[in-house]
Amino acid sequence: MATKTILKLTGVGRQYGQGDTVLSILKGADFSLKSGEIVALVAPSGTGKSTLLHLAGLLEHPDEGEIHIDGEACGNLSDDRRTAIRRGDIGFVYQFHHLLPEFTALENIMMPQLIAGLPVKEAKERAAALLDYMRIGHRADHRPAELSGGEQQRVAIARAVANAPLLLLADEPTGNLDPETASYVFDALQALVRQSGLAAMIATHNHELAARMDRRVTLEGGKIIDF
Ligand SMILES: Nc1ncnc2c1ncn2[C@@H]1O[C@H](COP(=O)(O)OP(=O)(O)OP(=O)(O)O)[C@@H](O)[C@H]1O
Repeated sequence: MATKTILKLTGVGRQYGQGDTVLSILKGADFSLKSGEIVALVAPSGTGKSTLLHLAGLLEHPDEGEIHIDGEACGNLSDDRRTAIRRGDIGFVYQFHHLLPEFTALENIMMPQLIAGLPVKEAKERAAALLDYMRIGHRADHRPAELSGGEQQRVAIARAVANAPLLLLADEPTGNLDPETASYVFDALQALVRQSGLAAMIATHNHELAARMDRRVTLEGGKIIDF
């Protein structure tokens, strides 16, 4: 599979507050991530990991600089186009699974595909295949409350990649899990990323998991640096 740059940040700045209380989170930050690459984002609490993921996921606008997703400059795009990129090209996983409680695991994974306009049969087949891939096919008809924490996160990961995104952004995806389950869920996530060739950025406080990713970056002085 030929690699290409999926996420690119050029001179990105982001600050919160005004006047004397300005908090500069990112300042002239450059970064790029290729397809098939998994990068760990490891930085102390409050330094801007979530902010960076929100910017990369087009959930926030930078104050300076430009973000390209798959070669497309996103700064001046319409809200509709940004939403289309978010839905079609980007998958999100959070620390808490955010699954819809009244729907089954299978239905939760079908949902983004149905929103994207896929026929029910196709969405169902892909959801079932993803559940099997994550080794929780036997949990397809269970609601989130009936699943363990590790199973919930595996469903959330399957849902995030259901629309075959180019970029997966994960904010502490194993933060709520015990070390053994975290390791298992991370293995599943990594296998999925490898198999689909997508680019992934995973914020984590877990140095052991970070060591297993292709690259590690941190935030220092508003810049994104490899370490
Ligand atoms: N909307 C906002 N308005 C004002 N300040 C904000 C806003 N969002 C984040 N911040 C501040 O920006 C800083 C970075 O926040 P962020 O959530 O990105 O950090 P983080 O590295 O993800 O932290 P953690 O590891 O604790 O989740 C924090 O000091 C936070 O209080």
